[in-house]
Amino acid sequence: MKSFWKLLPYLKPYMLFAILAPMFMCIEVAMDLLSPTIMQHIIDNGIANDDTAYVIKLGVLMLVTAVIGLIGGVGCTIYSTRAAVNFAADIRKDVFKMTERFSSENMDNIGVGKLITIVTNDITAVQQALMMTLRVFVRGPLLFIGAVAIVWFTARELFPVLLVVIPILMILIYFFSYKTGKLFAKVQKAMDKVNTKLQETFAGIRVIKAFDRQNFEVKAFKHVNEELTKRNMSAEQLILTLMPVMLFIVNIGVVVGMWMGAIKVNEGTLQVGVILAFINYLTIIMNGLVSSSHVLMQITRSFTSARRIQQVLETQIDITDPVNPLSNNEFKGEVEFKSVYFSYSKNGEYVLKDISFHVNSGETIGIIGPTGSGKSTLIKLLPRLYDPDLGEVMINGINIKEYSIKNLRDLIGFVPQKATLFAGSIEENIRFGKEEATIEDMEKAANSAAASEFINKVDGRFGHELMQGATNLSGGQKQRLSMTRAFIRKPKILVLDDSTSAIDAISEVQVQQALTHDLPDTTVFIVSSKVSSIINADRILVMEDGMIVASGTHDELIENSEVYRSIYATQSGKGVLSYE
Ligand SMILES: Nc1ncnc2c1ncn2[C@@H]1O[C@H](COP(=O)(O)OP(=O)(O)OP(=O)(O)O)[C@@H](O)[C@H]1O
Repeated sequence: MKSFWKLLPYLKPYMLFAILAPMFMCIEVAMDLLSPTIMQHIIDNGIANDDTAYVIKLGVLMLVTAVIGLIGGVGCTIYSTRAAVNFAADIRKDVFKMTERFSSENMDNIGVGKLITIVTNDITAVQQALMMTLRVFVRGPLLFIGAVAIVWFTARELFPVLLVVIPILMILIYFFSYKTGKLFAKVQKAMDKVNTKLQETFAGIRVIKAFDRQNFEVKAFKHVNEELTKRNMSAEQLILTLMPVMLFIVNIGVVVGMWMGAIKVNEGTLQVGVILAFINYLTIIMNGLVSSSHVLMQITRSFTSARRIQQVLETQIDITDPVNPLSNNEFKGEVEFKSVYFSYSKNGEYVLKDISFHVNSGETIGIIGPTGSGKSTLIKLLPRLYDPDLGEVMINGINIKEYSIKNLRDLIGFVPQKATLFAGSIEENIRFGKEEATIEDMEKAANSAAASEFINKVDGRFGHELMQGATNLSGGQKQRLSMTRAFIRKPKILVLDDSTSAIDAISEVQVQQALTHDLPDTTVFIVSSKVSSIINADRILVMEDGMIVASGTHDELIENSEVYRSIYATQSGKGVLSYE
């Protein structure tokens, strides 16, 4: 509930709409409440006395009431929709903005599937709750209070019926609202699982096909979908059972009311029109309570959604700018790791242990080691995708936490293991690295990344459109473009995370030569599982089990490192080399 209140400031810009909507609704309610009384007068004073002129006069009045009620209803719909839809759009915008600020750890913690459910389902649930609150929450209680008051003043003889029926209806509503609130929390969780599965399947559709795992995936999806269906079914069934149960209670009330009324009519203390009006008001009371209960249920349901939205909006961003960031424009690429420890789960095993090394500006460092040894994790600490648990990462002798994140990341060209490109032209993708790049800059960077050849071949060259996920490029072309995007920044530090795995040996040499020639002052980190990619590095760090177990040039490592020797031997097809 607190989470829902916390979202209400988003309504502030649309306050006028939020005030006008219930005001229009009041007009509709007043007209609805007037109708049965007018009808009662038509029956008891007009029809009973054969007074046609009176009947026509009140008939016209009823018509006017209906038209005014209609205006009230339409006005309320227009303004409540405007308020709720804009309210939701602003929340969606902020949730999206927040996710853009998320650190990798924040993202890992919440999960993409849940985020998608939040942006789609949860925000819509909150929007619905607000819309219903503005429309029905006013209508329900007003109809209820108005009808009870009118029965008190005009049909007091039948009032005891209300004293029994209303508490029973209220208990029912409370019970159903409580139960559905719990069930809808389970629906949201099941929805997260469906979204996570969908997202994973769509992203990996090619792998699924290549391994002929469609049937397996269909079964896995069926499982999560069935769970969602089951949960939805229980929740919806419970909501829909409420109405017939309440109608049953009201009908008993109507029968008792008619029976009591008939006795009073026989005694001559009550007119027939009053009984008819009472039945109408009883239905109005029930409708008022049912609509209020629906809003209550929607609101209860939206509390879970609001909590999840708040979870995103209030996420503690764990990688933030320092209070007084250093403004250093004279960056060089000197890097030092000082006794760095890091673990993904904060109380789990360290993935990096006691990492210490120093790199001079302009040096090329190769990082090699068995799979899972922590190579990618190590270089992810440089642009602060993650922060170390212990120790320090320094650039130019200063802890990188003291630079503004923008300043720091502007320094670094990062080519990730998996080339991530966006739908749009090749040019737009390269400009991602440097907004103000000229065509000459792009041509030069593409040349260095051995991407010119394929760019010159495709339709429209730099204007060539990439599909979502760049599925119309080969793996090697994606990697070349991803490198072009990093090279164009002329970064002080360049990180290549296994980014030449899909590139042929000749092109790889071409890229390495271009790096030396075009970016002579840049410090380059090359993470690779291939010795050929790092063999010419000034220094190679050999990693095993999260630690640097050796470092040196290729020749030194062949001499001194058992691990490096065995990697080299496996790749040169000579088995385990012995240098003794
Ligand atoms: N986001 C993550 N959350 C939790 N654990 C992770 C995450 N990323 C990596 N790991 C774990 O950290 C360890 C080191 O992973 P890392 O990707 O750094 O290895 P690597 O040496 O680059 O491997 P590879 O050569 O296969 O790319 C592995 O055990 C891996 O399972």
